Amino acid sequence: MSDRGAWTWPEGVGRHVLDRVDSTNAEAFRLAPHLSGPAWIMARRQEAGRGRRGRAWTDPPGNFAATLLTRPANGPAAAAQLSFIAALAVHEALIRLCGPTLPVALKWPNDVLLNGGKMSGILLESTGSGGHVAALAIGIGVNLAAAPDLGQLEPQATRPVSLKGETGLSVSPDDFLDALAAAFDQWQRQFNAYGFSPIRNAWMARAARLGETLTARTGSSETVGRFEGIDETGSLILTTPRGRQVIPAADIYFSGA
Ligand SMILES: O=C(O)CCCC[C@@H]1SC[C@@H]2NC(=O)N[C@@H]21
Repeated sequence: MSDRGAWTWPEGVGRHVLDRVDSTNAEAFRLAPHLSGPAWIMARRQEAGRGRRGRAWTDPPGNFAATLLTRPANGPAAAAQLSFIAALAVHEALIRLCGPTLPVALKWPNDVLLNGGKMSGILLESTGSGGHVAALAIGIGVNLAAAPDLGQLEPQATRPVSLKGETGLSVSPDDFLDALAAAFDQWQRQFNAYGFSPIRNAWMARAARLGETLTARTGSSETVGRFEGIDETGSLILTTPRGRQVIPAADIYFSGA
């Protein structure tokens, strides 16, 4: 079913595994001054995980929590595109570990869904100023073992799921880190060589609900439209009664999810 253990750790990339931490993103920034190159920081227990838009991210034991600390050379736009690489890498690691029929899909901007429920979230945080990204933390949480309680979530949030709960399959965080680091490295090489175009194509090929109607919400403003895909910067494209809308940042909601 899987080729667990069949990949090698990417050359020149650090690997730090901690028993316990507040947030792997916070730890990545604490470590940053001491790191000479990119590094993955994984924690077996994360006690104050951070989610997008200031939300908390809760990690039941056995779930995956890790951050890739990197220093992208090409500024904030390219840094943001790394979040699509991260989502593709999570998708690929899951397929490699669990087999090609695993029903995983991507939800803009960078969630990974299993059976239509949210199994993984990604949070990018950076330091730097004036268009210069000094350090970028790509934080990745994957519900390998258990989904958080519904009570901890906003009412319209996509139903949280876990790999174990949906499929019965067990994958350890350590095995997942090895698969993820290798997959991320491969997608990043594609990006470095050919730019965002192959990343965009690969992301669209794995996107959930392409062509369906969705709602994009930013603060108090809502846009409802047909999901056409993402543009060359990673922005969401919707066709609405007012025409084509390009949305750089929002939370999206599927009807009936
Ligand atoms: O809201 C989301 O969907 C993003 C969740 C990101 C969670 C991960 S877990 C590892 C890393 N450390 C954090 O504190 N957050 C990210």
